Amino acid sequence: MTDTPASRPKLRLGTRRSPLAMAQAEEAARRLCEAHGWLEEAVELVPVIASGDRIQDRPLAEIGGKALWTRELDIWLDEGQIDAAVHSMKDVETIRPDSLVIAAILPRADVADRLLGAASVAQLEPGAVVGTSAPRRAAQLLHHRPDCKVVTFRGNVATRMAKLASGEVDATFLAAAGLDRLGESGVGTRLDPEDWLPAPAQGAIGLECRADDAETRRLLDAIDDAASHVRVSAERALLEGLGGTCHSPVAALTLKSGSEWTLRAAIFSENGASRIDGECRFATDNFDEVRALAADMLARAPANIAALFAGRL
Ligand SMILES: NCc1[nH]cc(CCC(=O)O)c1CC(=O)O
Repeated sequence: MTDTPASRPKLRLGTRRSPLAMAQAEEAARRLCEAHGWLEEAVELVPVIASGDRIQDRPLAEIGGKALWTRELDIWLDEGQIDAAVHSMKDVETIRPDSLVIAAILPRADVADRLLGAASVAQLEPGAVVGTSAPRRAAQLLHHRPDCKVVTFRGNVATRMAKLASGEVDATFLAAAGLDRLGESGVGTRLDPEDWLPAPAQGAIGLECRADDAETRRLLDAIDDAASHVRVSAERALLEGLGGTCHSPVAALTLKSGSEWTLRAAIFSENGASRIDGECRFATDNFDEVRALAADMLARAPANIAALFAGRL
C-alpha cells in the first residue's frame, strides 16, 4: 500500500517539545513512513508546549493538575489542528476523553530504570542525596535505603544529567528508554526490572487520535505492536484499578512466559516504609484479573498507603 503525499494531505503528529518527546515523535513518523511506503515529508511534526513543561520549579505531584502532559495535545486533537498525538504512555492519565482513542503502541523499548551516580542502590554512600520527582522512585529507594535523602529533581533528561554532573545530587534515576532514545545508552547502571519494578507503561510510546477519525485510526493501526499494546493496557488497568495517576507510588511489570501473561506490582507509602506486593496471571481480552489484583492490594494496604489512593475510586 502506498499512500503518497500527493494522494492525501500530510499526517500531522502533535508532540511535546522536549528533546526526548521530539525523538519519540521522529520514531513514530519513521515507522509510519516505513509501514505505508511514504516519503519523509508525508508526516509533519507539530510541537506544542505542555503545561508540565511550562512549570519547572515545583514537584509534579504537587502541581497535581490532571493531564499535565496531554492537555494541550488533547485540545489540538479535538480542534483538528493535529491528526494524532505522540505520548510517553507513562505520563498519560488512565482516564482519557471519550472523544480520543489510543490507536497504536509502538514496539516497547527497555522498561528498566537506570541509576546514575552509583553502581547499585546498595552501593549508594550512606545518606546519599538522590534527585527524583517521581514518587514511585522516591518510595522505592527509601524502602531499600531509608538513610538516603530524596530531593525534587525536575527538568528534561539533559538538565538532570547536568545537575548530577555539577554535584547538586549524588545520584538520580532515569528511564533506560529515554536515555537510549537520546543516544545516552552507556550511562548509569541498569536496574533489573524484576527486582526494581518500573512505572506502569514505562518505555512505551503511544499514538492517540480522534475516536471518530476512521482514516487516521487505519493509518495508526499499521504501526501498532500487539504485544506492547497488551502490556501497556494491563499495566494501565492496574493503575486505574488502584485509582492512581502517573504521580502515585505504583510500580508494575508485565511478563510473558509461553502463552501465559503475568503482572507483578507494588504500591508504597510515600516514605517507602510500607510496601504491598501483588502478582496475577491475566487474560489479554479483559484484564479482569488485573482489576481484581488492584482491589486486593488496596484491601491489604495499611493506612499510610491507602490514604494515597483513597477518594480516587
Ligand atoms: N516522567 C518523565 C518521563 N516520561 C517518560 C520518560 C522516559 C521514557 C519512557 O519511559 O518511555 C521520562 C523520563 C524518565 O523517567 O527518565
